[in-house]
Amino acid sequence: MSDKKPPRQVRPSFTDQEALAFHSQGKPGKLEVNPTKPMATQRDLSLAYSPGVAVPVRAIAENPALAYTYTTKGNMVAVISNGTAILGLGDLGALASKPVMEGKSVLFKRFADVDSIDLEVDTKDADAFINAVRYLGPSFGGINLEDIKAPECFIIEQRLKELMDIPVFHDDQHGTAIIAAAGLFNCLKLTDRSITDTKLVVNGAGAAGIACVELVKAMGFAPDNVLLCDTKGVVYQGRTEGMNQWKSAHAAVTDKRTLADALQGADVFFGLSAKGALTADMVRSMAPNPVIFAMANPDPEITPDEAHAVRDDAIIATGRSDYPNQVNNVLGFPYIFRGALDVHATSINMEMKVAAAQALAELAQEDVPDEVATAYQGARPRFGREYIIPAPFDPRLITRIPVAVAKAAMETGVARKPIADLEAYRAQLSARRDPVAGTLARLFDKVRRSPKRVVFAEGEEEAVIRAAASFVNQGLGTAILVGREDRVEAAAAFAGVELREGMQIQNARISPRTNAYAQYLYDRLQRHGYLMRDCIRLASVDRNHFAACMVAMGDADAMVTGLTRNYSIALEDVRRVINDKPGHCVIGLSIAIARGRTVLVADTAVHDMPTSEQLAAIAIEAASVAKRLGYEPRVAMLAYSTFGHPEGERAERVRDAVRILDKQRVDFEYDGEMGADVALNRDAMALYPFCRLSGPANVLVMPAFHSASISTKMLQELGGATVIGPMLVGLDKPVQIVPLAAKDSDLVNMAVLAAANIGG
Ligand SMILES: NC(=O)C1=CN([C@@H]2O[C@H](COP(=O)(O)OP(=O)(O)OC[C@H]3O[C@@H](n4cnc5c(N)ncnc54)[C@H](OP(=O)(O)O)[C@@H]3O)[C@@H](O)[C@H]2O)C=CC1
Ligand SMILES: CC(=O)C(=O)O
Ligand SMILES: [Mg+2]
Repeated sequence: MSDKKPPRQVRPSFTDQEALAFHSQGKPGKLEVNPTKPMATQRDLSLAYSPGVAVPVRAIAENPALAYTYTTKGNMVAVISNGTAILGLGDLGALASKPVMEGKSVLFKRFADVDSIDLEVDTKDADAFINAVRYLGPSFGGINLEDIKAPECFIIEQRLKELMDIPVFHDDQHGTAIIAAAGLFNCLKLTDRSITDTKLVVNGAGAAGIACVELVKAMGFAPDNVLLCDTKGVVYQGRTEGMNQWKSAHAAVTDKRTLADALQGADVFFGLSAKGALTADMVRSMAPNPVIFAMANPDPEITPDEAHAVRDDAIIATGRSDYPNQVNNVLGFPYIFRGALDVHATSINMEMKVAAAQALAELAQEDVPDEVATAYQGARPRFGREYIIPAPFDPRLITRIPVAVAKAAMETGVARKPIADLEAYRAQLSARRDPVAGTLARLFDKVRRSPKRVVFAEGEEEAVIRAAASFVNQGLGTAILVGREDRVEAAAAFAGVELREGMQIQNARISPRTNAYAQYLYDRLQRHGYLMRDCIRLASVDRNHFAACMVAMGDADAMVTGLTRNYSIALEDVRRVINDKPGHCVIGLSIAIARGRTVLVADTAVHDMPTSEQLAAIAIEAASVAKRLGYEPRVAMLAYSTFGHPEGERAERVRDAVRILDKQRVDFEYDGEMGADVALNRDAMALYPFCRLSGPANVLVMPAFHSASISTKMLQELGGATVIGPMLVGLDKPVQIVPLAAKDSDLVNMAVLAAANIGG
């Protein structure tokens, strides 16, 4: 134990303004509804709506199980709240809970491909709430209750479970309990404790606290070793103040009255209460190797830094993502519902919860594959004090938890559609995972672990200043803003951004490095028509040249530009200063994400009319970045024609590129030439059984710049795709160029791609 370490200051990784802008940008909120069937022709309409729709209507009326076949029911979960316990913020009402509920819906989709809609029910009356929800069963495959305070949440959940034939799951109770139990059992193992003598104190006798107590007791904790506390202190037998039947069920025979009393010599603390509820003195009084889960959100009962300052033998977890050991129900609800939905479960029972907790605990004990290694802070995580539970972006969660839950559902008779082949099910689950979100998160983590100096060439622009501030606030490194001090300061003031530590201004006109940069440029450009005075002008006046020189000469690690100058001009500026990587081909690669599917598109920036050799080189560069991003590349060499039809000069060039790849014996899947429909649509590809791609392509090599640029922009504008990039690949130093209309968040993403050197 030590009293010496001062608590580190926790820096928020974003400002309030950024959080508001995130939610208001583009379409307000975080969700939208998209049709999954074509609605283009009269025939489509008559099938989708009257009269065609009458056919499934009759079929479902005759056999209700067919609702899972003909409607969205089987993959649709409602996230329902009345806003009476929003995170740890308290009762702020149904409407104010909507951002959290939309967030939960988005997490369902992102992590487990479950479609979800949020419903905010504006009543605090349990009966009224039950009545509002009980009749919604036909619409959904499951009901996820969220942020409803105790004790009403117990009545509501119990009653809805009785009334409805689909899973009703109060996430704050069971989701939290499952994750906390998984983490706890791993901590017992790490600290060599036995389940029967470990003393647990749970602070917070609400939804989450009571459910945690119930689950750990069901899993083997001795009731006498569990003390529950709330705002009135210990819940003891005979207490009358602030009691209810759910607290009474766990009232202990004890003479301890306060949380401080309860924690004397306790092994484990679970905080499901409020910010700051655990003091340093209380932590000091706990048993050796104390386990502290401070799970209140958004601010924990005690920060890990504060707890470690008094006890360096403690294992600490919080509900937050910015510390190791995030014990948060996000690790559970998407996957638990995935498993329950896939067997058409009627409920989520105790066995399914225990199975989920065990699967989660076991996953943390396993060796982490390379693919996952970078998802964690620090070096490759190994089961231990700083890694008691997998991180939310762990791609193995989607294949493990649902299988465990579905299996338990089948074994306990609540599965209406049992799965015969669980291995095949596991394979299907992995296809639901899209690596991009995880990859971006991993890249952010990678940079956070090894922060970089990124030079933002257009430092006088408001969006750039906001991005630079966000980059620094997120602990990603130092942001160097190129610009005149007075202009940068004025733009920062206008943007409401404080130029804080970690943000530096470099004025090219007066920088002591400008002469060295001019000399560097002169050495490179003297035989390309540039005089020394031209180079002095480039270095002292042109922000792209100055910033690129900083990177070339080691004064910065990476560069971002592009907001004020066309892509091709910015690229020319940069290539005047920085070489291509030897043996590589400089290309632009865009990541297009649409309808949960991601494709990489190349070359979206550099080669106007690539030759066959260049197309082959583009394919090789794109495939190697795809691998770095976590994909097994399946490269389609696109054209207007498919395997020889129709004939034409451009298609012939693409065919030649495929022959070149054949000769080079590259180590990834590729084929072509083919149309985009054949590349992306399994049925269209099936017409060509000789096609060497094992599934729809995830890397599209376009025949020329125009088709690459036009198709990605159309995807973005008409298809609602999110397009990241073009990402510059193949330069000797990391530089990224954003499109002219980039927002601050695009700039931060590109700064991270540059800092992580993903294009190198
Ligand atoms: N990490 C995670 O995944 C999750 C974390 N949580 C967090 O747990 C907390 C509680 O949520 P939930 O159970 O849904 O809310 P509830 O409103 O149902 O329960 C809150 C409980 O906390 C108690 N409490 C509040 N302040 C204190 C305090 N200072 N000291 C002791 N007890 C206190 C209340 O006591 P009383 O009964 O006397 O009023 C009540 O028992 C929130 O901070 C929430 O963010 C919740 C779910 C998931
Ligand atoms: C994480 C969560 O659900 C909560 O804090 O309420
Ligand atoms: Mg919650």
